[in-house]
Amino acid sequence: MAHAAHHPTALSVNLNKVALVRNTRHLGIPSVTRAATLCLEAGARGITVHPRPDERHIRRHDVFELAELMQAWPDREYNIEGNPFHNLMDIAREVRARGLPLHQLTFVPDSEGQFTSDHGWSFPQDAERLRPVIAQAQALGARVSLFMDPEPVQMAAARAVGADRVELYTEPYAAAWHTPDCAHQLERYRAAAQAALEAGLGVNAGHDLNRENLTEFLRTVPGVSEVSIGHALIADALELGYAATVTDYNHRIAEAFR
Ligand SMILES: CC(=O)[C@@H](O)[C@H](O)COP(=O)(O)O
Ligand SMILES: NCC(=O)COP(=O)(O)O
Repeated sequence: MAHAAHHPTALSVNLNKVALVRNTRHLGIPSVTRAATLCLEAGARGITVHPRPDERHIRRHDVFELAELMQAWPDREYNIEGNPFHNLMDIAREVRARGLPLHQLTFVPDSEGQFTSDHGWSFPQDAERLRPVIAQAQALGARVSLFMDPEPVQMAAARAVGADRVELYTEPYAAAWHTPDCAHQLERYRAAAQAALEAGLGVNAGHDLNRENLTEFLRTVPGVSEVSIGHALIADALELGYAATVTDYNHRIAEAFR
């Protein structure tokens, strides 16, 4: 079996955009499961999908097919993202009812038709409705990560409702890359991650990370356990192929820790 790249931050490849292209014909190509296999063989530590209610890309059957595939990769992780008040928990319960692996659920407060994810949960407003569904997800055996804006003051509240991790929404950093605002944004994420770690949370990160902005982020922001990357990585794979792309992203991660 191919070995996962081992450095402090795991690379989880989000396959939404493979499914998006696949859905434009009734031919089943590009294959989502083949993309997962090639990424895992190249050293990706996990696979992420976001089965949105409108099934614009990842469809319900993709989730179960990937879960079946992940059985052959016991040292890798499967992360399913979504809004727990829409379709996510029903999908998670079905994955577990089939006895299939599910390592992490990432709760994202997206509306059903939202263009893309663009904000995190808010406390105290979301606390009471999140608490029970976090417990339900953990009872399924999944780690729960809350998609959050990089606000240090929100981290203790995320922990208080039972979350295991937060995923820092990184679009504002990505948008500031190579602008005068970049240092300020990096400091926001550094402080938010520090606050999360001090609250007893694990730290994930994602959204618009790419080959150029990844290393600096991981050099600056402490304790990032996982980055989930999809859009830019799949765009790169259209040029370089999955294996070379995953290898390159893992090199960029490793560079942050040299
Ligand atoms: C939560 C997040 O930032 C992404 O993982 C999300 O999956 C992106 O969704 P689209 O691929 O539909 O833009
Ligand atoms: N949680 C972020 C993710 O899975 C992928 O986001 P993006 O790289 O497609 O922006």
